[in-house]
Amino acid sequence: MDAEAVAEVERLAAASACGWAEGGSDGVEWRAPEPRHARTDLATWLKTGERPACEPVFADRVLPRFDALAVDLGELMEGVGSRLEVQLAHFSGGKQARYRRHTDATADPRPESRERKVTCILYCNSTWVEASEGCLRLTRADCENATGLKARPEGARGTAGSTMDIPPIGGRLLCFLSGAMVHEVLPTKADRIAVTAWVA
Ligand SMILES: O=C(O)CCC(=O)C(=O)O
Ligand SMILES: [Fe+2]
Repeated sequence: MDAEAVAEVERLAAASACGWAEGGSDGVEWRAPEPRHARTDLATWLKTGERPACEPVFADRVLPRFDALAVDLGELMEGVGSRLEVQLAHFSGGKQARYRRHTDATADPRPESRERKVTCILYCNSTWVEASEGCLRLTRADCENATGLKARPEGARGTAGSTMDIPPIGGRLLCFLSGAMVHEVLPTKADRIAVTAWVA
């Protein structure tokens, strides 16, 4: 995604979510997802024709690319690509928002399962620096337990339980298997914006 589009998403999301948190409403249906002890972000669905998905940056640039990505994933992976949910999330730096360890789906490797299969996250933080914090921490789960598939032999890429921190740099797209990857958003010192698509 080009820098201009990323900055526009960031600008719209920050203005709308901060306004909502202060009691205002611009027609965007923000929600504070539960449970709050586990996650402290604000989120809104990006649904075609509704606010804020009807803004040109989402309608013309971001959402068509996620649609195309879902089609590509469907061609690459059996049983993937029939359903797409897209969310805009805002983690407040002032409150050091976070999202504790979780997976996005119950592991079910069967192609016919209705579970979310792939998580695709587009980060929209154009001024992210190390001091902003709020990395996404990935934990390499025990693949055999998490997916029902046979685990790759240890050694090649670290061992089960080892972690990797991904900075939420503007324009970065991250994809992982929704049911297999344990992840958490570490407390953020700067406002942190992401568009997340779950492909089922
Ligand atoms: O924004 C991120 O880096 C991840 C958010 C997340 O884990 C989720 O919404 O399920
Ligand atoms: Fe997640």
